[in-house]
Amino acid sequence: MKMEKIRDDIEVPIIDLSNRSEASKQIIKACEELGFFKVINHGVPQEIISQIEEEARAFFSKPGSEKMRAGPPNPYGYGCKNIGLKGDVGEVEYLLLHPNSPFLSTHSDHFRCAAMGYVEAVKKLACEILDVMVEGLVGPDPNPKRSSVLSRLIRDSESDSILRFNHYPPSDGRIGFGEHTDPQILTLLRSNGAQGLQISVEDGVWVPVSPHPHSAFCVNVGDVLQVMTNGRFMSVRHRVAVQSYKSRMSMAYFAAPPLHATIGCLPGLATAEKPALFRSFSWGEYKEAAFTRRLGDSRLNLFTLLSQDN
Ligand SMILES: O=C(O)CCC(=O)C(=O)O
Ligand SMILES: [Fe+2]
Repeated sequence: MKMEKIRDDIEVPIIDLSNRSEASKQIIKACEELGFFKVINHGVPQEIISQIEEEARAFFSKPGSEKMRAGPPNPYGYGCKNIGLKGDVGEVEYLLLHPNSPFLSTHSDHFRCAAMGYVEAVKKLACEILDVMVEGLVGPDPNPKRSSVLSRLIRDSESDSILRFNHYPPSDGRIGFGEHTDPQILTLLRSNGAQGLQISVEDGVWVPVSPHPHSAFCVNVGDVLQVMTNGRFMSVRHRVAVQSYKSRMSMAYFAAPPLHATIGCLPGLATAEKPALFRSFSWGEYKEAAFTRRLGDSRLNLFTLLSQDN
């Protein structure tokens, strides 16, 4: 078995979004160094978060047979233990929903209402963070076409974003969700007070991400953002280790482009000194590569330009 080390001397930075220019610098630094950060003063009302958390908790506490009727998750619905189609398993049950209609026919009006309010708020937050990132990367730009180059992909009515609820019942030190990177642009994650999320700062070395402060969202860079920043931002491997005494519930909003969108380096980020690291591709092509492989497989290297290997 591979030796593992836990490092609890590294903290994921907590960034206050109410100070935009400071936040912009801190976000860039965090994305370059860790690929993860937390945001506070993010503008998503606590009421909206509490309502959907309550509905999700109620859903997961239903009898298994009832939840099974909301599955299988292809592409949307309830799943249990099996993650993806390639044989990955975890100590997790989950619900995958489309943000344009984040509910299933079996869900109550309360669930529908709460999920719609939540998606609207996190989508707005994701767009704001992406705009702040662009400002930090290439400077303020009065041309909205350029300053919203990332957020436009999310606002597009055909955006392929996903809302995912994860529930990890207590279990002794087992891995709830195996190590992986998120393929999309950006992930906004909320969790209850249970520990469990860990990020890999180097092979076999894991940094626990505390669920504090409770008001925060945890944000991480996805593979597509690594490509669009020409490797400046890192899409970092992470996993969930389940605790023995407390169940964990998380809600992840994966902000993604439309399937047909062309993904490539942002203008100005590939230079003579640092040429483009990856070839362009469509999100549909990348998604296919991600979902036809195992959870922990790397896929970005399939899109690396060969000249980089020389
Ligand atoms: O449940 C969590 O905290 C993280 C889950 C995760 O990494 C994912 O759904 O991609
Ligand atoms: Fe993830």
